[in-house]
Amino acid sequence: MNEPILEMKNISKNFGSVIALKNVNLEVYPGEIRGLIGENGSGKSTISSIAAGMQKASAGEMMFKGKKWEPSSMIDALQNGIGMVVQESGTIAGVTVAENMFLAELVQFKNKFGLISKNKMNQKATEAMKAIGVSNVTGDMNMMTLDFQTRKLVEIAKVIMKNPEILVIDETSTALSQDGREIMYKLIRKFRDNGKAVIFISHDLEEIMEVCDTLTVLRDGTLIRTFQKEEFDADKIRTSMIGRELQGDYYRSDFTPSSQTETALTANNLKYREELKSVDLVLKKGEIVGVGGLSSCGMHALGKALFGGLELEEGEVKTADGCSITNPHIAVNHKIGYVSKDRDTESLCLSASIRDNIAIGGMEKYAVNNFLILNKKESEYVQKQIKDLAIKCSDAEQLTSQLSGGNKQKVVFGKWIGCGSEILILDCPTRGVDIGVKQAMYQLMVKLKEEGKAILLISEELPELIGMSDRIVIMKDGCITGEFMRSETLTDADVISCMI
Ligand SMILES: Nc1ncnc2c1ncn2[C@@H]1O[C@H](COP(=O)(O)OP(=O)(O)OP(=O)(O)O)[C@@H](O)[C@H]1O
Repeated sequence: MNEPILEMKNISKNFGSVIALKNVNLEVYPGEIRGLIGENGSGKSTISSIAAGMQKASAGEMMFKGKKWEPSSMIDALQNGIGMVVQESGTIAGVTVAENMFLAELVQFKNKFGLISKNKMNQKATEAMKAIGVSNVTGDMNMMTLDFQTRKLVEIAKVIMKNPEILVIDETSTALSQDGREIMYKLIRKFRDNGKAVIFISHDLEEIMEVCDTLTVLRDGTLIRTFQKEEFDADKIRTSMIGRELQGDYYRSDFTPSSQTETALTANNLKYREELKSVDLVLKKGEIVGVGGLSSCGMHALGKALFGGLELEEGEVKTADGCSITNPHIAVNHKIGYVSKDRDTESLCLSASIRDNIAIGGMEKYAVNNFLILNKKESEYVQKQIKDLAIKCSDAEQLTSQLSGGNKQKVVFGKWIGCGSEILILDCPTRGVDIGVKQAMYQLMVKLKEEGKAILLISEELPELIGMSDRIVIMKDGCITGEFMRSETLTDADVISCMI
């Protein structure tokens, strides 16, 4: 076999008392797509971000192309051959696509008078987007006007532009719709075919088995095993990830659609820019309605609109008691919970503790007359969510920013599930969550449905939509283009036909 392009030897990493990595040895070879998989908090982001210069190991050493590798920063690593697309948003809102791409390198666009040529910079950014296969984004666009997927694609283009030898992609697929994923897969394969290497992190076992040549499993900061392609076996990989066999059903085991007739929420003629064009929807109590579609189909806008988070041009969202939901405050007062796809900016306060993030949603459950907060009761409430969702943390006071991606997602889920919402709008709720917790979340959704709660499940994952929904609504270009009732014979192909 050829020489490794990257060698990580006995890498350990501690954050205070938290041990994120213990003596990990990882070798990556040229022409290899290496998958990293493991439960939330198992150390995948930590090990890859050490290779990509984002943080330093507490112990151990690295070699890159046969030389000692000690990048001083992410930029240093990128300039010298290792680039990483991070899990959450790695872009800055409020500035343009071009400024995001060239923030640390504006000097190259200075003209002889010392002024930055914005035209040149914009043009180069537009070219970088085109180079990864995105032709509808130009360098002069403001990041704030772009959706979550497109912002991710800007990040990918920014890294690819530097032509690194190793590309690290940390749990990015779940931020992308099918079309965005195809762009990413194409790029990854091109890397391999050009003799470069890719480290690909995903919780989607099917995807990772399809995309990767080799697969390394991490558990609790320890490297458990590396599987070669011919050894890939979903059950074996799962067992090695969680240290035991996964028991019970993953998705719902019944195939009977809900027969509930009592309305929970009605949306009439919703209009919002190009994203919602006269959308009507009725959500019944005790029903899980799945919403799917390609990127920019309008499904994420629909979720926001139902929570009162959009200034609609026309139309109305009403609860069963006739209240018009015109802002999130009214929504919360009417027991509507909302998990946004854009977790770090819209669903969490990263600079606050886990306790504060969870407790804020559940005051009604532990405060006397919604006013007097009893510390003991609040703690019990928070601890219950931490335990039920197996949130990996040192304690409830830990800052949310210090949690791994999937554990942040569990905090958001816990905040809305725990507080007794009657209507739940869940936009990609299992994004970045490991299979064990995903299963627990699905079971919780079924329980809530059986209790009569109404759930709108917006998802990019077709198996999740088909596996969990009583009814699936498909959107395209801001309109509803298809509706399917739960059935054992429903296939991906049926649903996809309405998306494209
Ligand atoms: N800045 C930090 N401060 C304290 N603890 C941290 C910090 N960053 C990571 N950790 C902890 O290190 C452990 C490993 O986290 P890491 O993000 O590498 O996990 P992961 O496998 O990528 O998880 P996920 O699948 O949820 O993204 C976790 O317990 C996490 O809480």
